[in-house]
Amino acid sequence: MSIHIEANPGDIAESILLPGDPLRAQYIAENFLTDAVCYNKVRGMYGYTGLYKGKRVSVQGTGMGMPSASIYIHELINEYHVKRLIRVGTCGSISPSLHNRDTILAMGSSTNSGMSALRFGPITYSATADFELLHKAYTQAAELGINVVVGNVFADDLFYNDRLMEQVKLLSGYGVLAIDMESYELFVVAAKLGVKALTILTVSDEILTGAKTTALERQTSFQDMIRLALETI
Ligand SMILES: O=P(O)(O)O[C@H]1O[C@H](CO)[C@@H](O)[C@H]1O
Ligand SMILES: O=c1cc[nH]c(=O)[nH]1
Repeated sequence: MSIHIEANPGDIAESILLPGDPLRAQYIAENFLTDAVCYNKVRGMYGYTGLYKGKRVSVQGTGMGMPSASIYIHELINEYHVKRLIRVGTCGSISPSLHNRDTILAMGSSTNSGMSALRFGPITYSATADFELLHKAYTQAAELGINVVVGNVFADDLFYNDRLMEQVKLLSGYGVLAIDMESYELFVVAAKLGVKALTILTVSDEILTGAKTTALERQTSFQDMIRLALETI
């Protein structure tokens, strides 16, 4: 048992999917895994372990934003010895060619988070995905007939950001595809603790046009991303 996860040693698989939304964790367990057992309900941040095509996989909600995600990622790796982590999240696209429900493989992530300065001081650390997981996801996507776009994303500390459009203009000019709120911290902690991590995102809203998906769609309808993450891990 760790501070925020009530699982016993061995309850959590070495491979794990990480949605921000704990109800997406429940949805994945109920709809994609067999023999799924809930190992965590602390703070309503559901975690499950089950089988996908006969292999043990877990799925754990991480909450919204990097301070919350960081806690779960640290405890999963340090206390439960998780080795492969794939975030399955939603994002706002900032590239005009990316539309709602498109799938992104985050090759790298940038951030405006104060957490970066806390760790690295004046250094700008480039947070990247594990190449093996990225390569596997890319080839699996082709096999599954899922279109993916690979590139840099941006992890924002502020969902309601006064400087959003200014930031979008700047970042899209440098090829950044989309904004989420956890990808950077996942890559940093995985690098620090020597494990493999990838972020797969589905576009839930187009920041440039204002087009949005509904909360129910966000919770349940991102089948391509989930299937791709499970086949990869
Ligand atoms: O859908 P999830 O995985 O929560 O991801 C995105 O959605 C939340 C904001 O609505 C943030 O956590 C952001 O990163
Ligand atoms: O972090 C996020 C997630 C979805 N949409 C956004 O605009 N930001």
